[in-house]
Amino acid sequence: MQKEQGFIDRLYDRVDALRGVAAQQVQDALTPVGTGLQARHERDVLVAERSGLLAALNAVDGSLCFGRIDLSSGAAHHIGRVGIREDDTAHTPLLIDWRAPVARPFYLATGHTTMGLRRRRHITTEGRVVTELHDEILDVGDRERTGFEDPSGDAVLLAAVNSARTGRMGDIVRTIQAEQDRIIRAPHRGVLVVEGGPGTGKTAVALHRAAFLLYEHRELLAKRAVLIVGPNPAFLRYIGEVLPALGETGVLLATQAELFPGVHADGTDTRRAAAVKGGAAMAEALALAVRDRQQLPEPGAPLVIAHDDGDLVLDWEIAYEARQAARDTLLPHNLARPHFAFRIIDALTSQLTERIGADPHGGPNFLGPDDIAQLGSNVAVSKEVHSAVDELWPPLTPERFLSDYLAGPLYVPAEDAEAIRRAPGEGTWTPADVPLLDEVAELLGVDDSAERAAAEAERQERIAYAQGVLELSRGSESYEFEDEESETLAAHDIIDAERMAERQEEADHRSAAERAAADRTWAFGHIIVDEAQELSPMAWRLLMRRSPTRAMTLVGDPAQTSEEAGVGSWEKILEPYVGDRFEHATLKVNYRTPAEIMELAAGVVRAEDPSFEPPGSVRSTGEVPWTRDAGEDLAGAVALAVGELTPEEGRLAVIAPAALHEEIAAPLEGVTAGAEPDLARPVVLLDPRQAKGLEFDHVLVVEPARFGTSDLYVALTRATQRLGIIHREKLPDSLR
Ligand SMILES: Nc1ncnc2c1ncn2[C@@H]1O[C@H](COP(=O)(O)OP(=O)(O)OP(=O)(O)O)[C@@H](O)[C@H]1O
Repeated sequence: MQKEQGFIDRLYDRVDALRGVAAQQVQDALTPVGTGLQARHERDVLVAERSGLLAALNAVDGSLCFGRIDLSSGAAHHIGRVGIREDDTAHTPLLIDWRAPVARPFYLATGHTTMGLRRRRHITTEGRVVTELHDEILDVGDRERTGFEDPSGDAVLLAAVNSARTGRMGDIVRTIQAEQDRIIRAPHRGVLVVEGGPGTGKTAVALHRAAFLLYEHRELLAKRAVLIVGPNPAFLRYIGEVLPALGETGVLLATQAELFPGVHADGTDTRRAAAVKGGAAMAEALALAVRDRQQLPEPGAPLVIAHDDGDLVLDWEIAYEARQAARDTLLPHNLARPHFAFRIIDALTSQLTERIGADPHGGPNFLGPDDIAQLGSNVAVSKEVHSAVDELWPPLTPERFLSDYLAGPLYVPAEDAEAIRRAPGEGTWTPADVPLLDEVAELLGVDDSAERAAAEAERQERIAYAQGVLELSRGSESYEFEDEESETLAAHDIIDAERMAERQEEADHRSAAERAAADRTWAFGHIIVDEAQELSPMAWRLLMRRSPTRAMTLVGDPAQTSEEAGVGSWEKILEPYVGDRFEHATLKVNYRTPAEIMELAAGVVRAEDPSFEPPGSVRSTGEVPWTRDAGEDLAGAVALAVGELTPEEGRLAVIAPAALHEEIAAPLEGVTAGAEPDLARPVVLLDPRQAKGLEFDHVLVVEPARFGTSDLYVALTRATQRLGIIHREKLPDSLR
């Protein structure tokens, strides 16, 4: 123990020194010296790097080193959350990053396959003090004993799974299991599906995989960012501290609702509406609706456009041909629009040319090319012509289009249309609208030619200004430096007008994750989807657009799919995007739910699917789940049970249908509930959907008869210790 303490002391001395150096470097770099573009860029990179290092060192301070491996060769390595090197010329490793290949035997070696290890040691620290050591002897021939042997080899794991919950997910870096390690370190390219029952560590594995990928492909992923998609904001907050604790911050965590920049989708749909909006048929319906906005005048009822050179007649034929030509470009609506406008202007100009220059005797047209060009430009700048074009082929924004669409013809079967119809201006955007907005944005495209032209004009203006400044400095040169042999460089010696103009532009200091969050068309370096079974076909279309390289990790459990959600099998989800080219891994051990609770929960699914096989629990607690009839006073019975169950340390969740929340919450003091409950509070009231992905020491499930099968399965599998069930209505058969 003393020896390990000596090592830990030495480690922290080094960390403190590194911290000091990094802080000084940031300080120095922020003091302006050079002003050149290059110098500024280098400074920004240095500040970002050192600040990142500082943040990482601060974040991992708690339990920086947690393991040690002793090799049969005599070498030994300490393993920790980040890598630290000695201050010597060889930069000798002092602490090995858990993600480095050298650290891998710490997670994988067994007595059977020792991977060259003699001993694996788990080091437990509190702050900077070593409190416990647990050794596993892997080489049976090794006679050396330390006095810290843990014959079962799982004391540290069991302590972790039994520890009181805090309302925030912790990392599992000390106790990653072999089946999890293989998933965490799987290659970055391609689609990897990770399936597993409740509590098998899917979320934990997904987050550690993000940390691993950021380590392994630092350069690529720092540029392209990693996106982690989770089911709801409470879940994202629950997992939000895991990556920072592993020293990684360059990740964007988002729910589906947040994936259309500029739109705040906090409305709610009925389950039926969400299901319709998520259905694959919406892609076709929206495409039809967009085409429907490309109109023609009625045959025989042309648009007559007042014009200085004589009225213009925009009839069905002209519009039809123009529309055909524009559609033939296969460009999105807004980008095809200039083609439509061009054809219309061309046809109307020909109409004028015919009318004005026609030779009544049938000879060639009197007008020369210059006259025709003049007529053409008059038509092209005519406001009236442009409003006619707008009427037939309007410029559209996704938001405007979708709100019109939801009010108008929906191109889906009547019953579905009724479920999603919404009067214009009524309601707010919902999470299920987000993939629709994204789909529409693709169909419409952004005609940013005007903005690009404006940006270019601004750039030219800056160049002209810079040119002026340089001229002035040249002019003054002869005066100022006339008689002097000066070493001083004039501005124009080192810089030309264009570079000087660039320097005036503000550099973009945002991280890749921040830029990605603001850019609908961002292509992420890797996308991780948690609770992936929940995503609708339309949401998959959105995500696949954000991942052109298809580097994705999809994590989910089909048995936990909400009734109205999901696509079915992974094959069906992925077929349109990658065919059958995806890897599939399964996690089989449940680290959360004790065997007693799991048995009860599995019975609920088995009632529907007798072949259902739940994951095996890593432990049993002897605590059998109980059920209690509340009689008339449901709220009173819940309050009583909450009093009995609330742990001294740790958290309790009451999981009840939303319709009962008001009644239940009334007598509960200090309970947290609502759309975004504070999970760090001792007692949390949730509906089953909110409970998805979360866990608590104890759980009280209320009125289970009102839950669907999968919601009930989710609710029953949230506890790490004890489960109680309270009911006023009849219990479902599967729980009796
Ligand atoms: N190797 C491990 N060591 C210690 N704890 C672990 C390990 N793997 C998983 N756990 C713990 O088990 C619990 C469940 O993990 P997690 O939430 O990742 O499971 P899940 O498969 O996503 O569950 P669900 O599908 O029910 O949401 C967490 O508390 C996690 O920290």
